[in-house]
Amino acid sequence: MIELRTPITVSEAVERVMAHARELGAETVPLDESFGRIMAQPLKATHDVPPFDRSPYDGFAIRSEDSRGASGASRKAFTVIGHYGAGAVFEGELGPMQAVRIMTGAALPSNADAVVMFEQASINGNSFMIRKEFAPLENLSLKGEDMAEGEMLAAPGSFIQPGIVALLATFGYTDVKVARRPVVGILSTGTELLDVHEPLSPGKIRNSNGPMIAAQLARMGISCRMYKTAGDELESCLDMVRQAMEECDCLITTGGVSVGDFDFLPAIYERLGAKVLFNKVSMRPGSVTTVSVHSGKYLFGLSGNPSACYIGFELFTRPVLLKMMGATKPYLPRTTARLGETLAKANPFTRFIRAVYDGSSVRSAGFNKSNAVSSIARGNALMVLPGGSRHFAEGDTVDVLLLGVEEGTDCWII
Ligand SMILES: Nc1nc2c(c(=O)[nH]1)N[C@H]1C(S)=C(S)[C@@H](COP(=O)(O)OP(=O)(O)OC[C@H]3O[C@@H](n4cnc5c(N)ncnc54)[C@H](O)[C@@H]3O)O[C@H]1N2
Ligand code: MOO
Ligand SMILES: [Mg+2]
Repeated sequence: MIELRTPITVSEAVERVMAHARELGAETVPLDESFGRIMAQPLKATHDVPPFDRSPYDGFAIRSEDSRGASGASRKAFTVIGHYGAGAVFEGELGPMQAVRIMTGAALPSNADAVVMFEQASINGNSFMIRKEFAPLENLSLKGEDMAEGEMLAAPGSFIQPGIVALLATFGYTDVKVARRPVVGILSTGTELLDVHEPLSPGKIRNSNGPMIAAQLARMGISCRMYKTAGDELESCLDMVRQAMEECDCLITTGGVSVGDFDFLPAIYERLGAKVLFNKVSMRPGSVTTVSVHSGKYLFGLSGNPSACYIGFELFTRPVLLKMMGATKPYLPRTTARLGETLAKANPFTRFIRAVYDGSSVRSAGFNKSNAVSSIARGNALMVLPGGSRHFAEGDTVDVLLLGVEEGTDCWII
């Protein structure tokens, strides 16, 4: 008898799957390997930045009081008593109508409080004239103006993007405590599957899901253990799943999760004694996405259909892996856009359409069935059309989930 499955909403599925994610702990990596990781320690400013008052321009450091009364008609002349660039310091003090010739980034003399840019000075040998007054602190880069000592800059769970790398370097971190990455296995199932190097033969297709998921993981900075493609045979598949579960924190399988005679994943979950969190979601594609947990590890049973597989990963696997790494923003970022075409076909399930988003409008990325590969390649976003009988007209406002961005958002709001 064909099993009847009860669908749950996408939000309910996201909630259920996220509820089981446990953090994996931390490890220390050298700064130059920290990009793309997730912070496992807070980052505070251990000193002011900049650490000293400095010149933001190439010019002359002066005491602003000496500029008082300067105008086009009444120019003020200064004598240059020092000359240095960034990295050097001036030990003395400026006397009345004295200046130092100073370059961008150089520390100011202790009693200088304004900088005259070269363009603002009429230079003549060792002296120069100005034709305007300079206010105290004019043209200065002040100690602590960027970051003040003690300021919290990044909380644990932040994605380490290039700017965070710059902060870590600023404060002298040669090593960084980051979240451990999960060990993720990929097992593609299907007797019809050929490896990439094999020639096509009748009834067979090449395995595109395995390499696709490896790439989806790679764009999150996670590598994978790729298992040998499994045929649709219960005992050998079960053996492979058992072995992979020993070796990985999480196993992603593709295919064999529906109700077909050779769809063996449901039987595998039963034989393992895994707890099935859901096996039907009211979404298209990806309605058969099944997630189960066993011995504290996840089994993501993604659909064999490529678009369903891709979306199941982005909606469920991705946030779980990020939560396992302590990320505070594990969900795909969402925006709204103007629908650039009319999509008449109604569907009772929420649709996630591979789409091209250009910053203001969104259109489907072409052939958009569950078995499509091409629209995954053409799209940069997922258009979300809520289930129901209505059709969507050009100009309507629709939700869009952005793909491939560095850091997501902290709440699921579809
Ligand atoms: N009677 C029903 N039939 C189906 C239902 C249903 O509810 N009742 N659900 C349909 C939906 S929706 C989907 S999605 C698919 C899901 O199928 P499976 O997850 O069991 O996947 P397979 O049967 O193994 O394969 C489906 C399809 O995908 C191709 N495939 C599989 N693996 C790969 C791979 N690694 N690379 C590329 N393509 C792959 C496979 O050849 C099939 O064409 O079930 C519907 N049926
Ligand atoms: O699981 Mo299917 O992808 O809804 O077409
Ligand atoms: Mg099937």
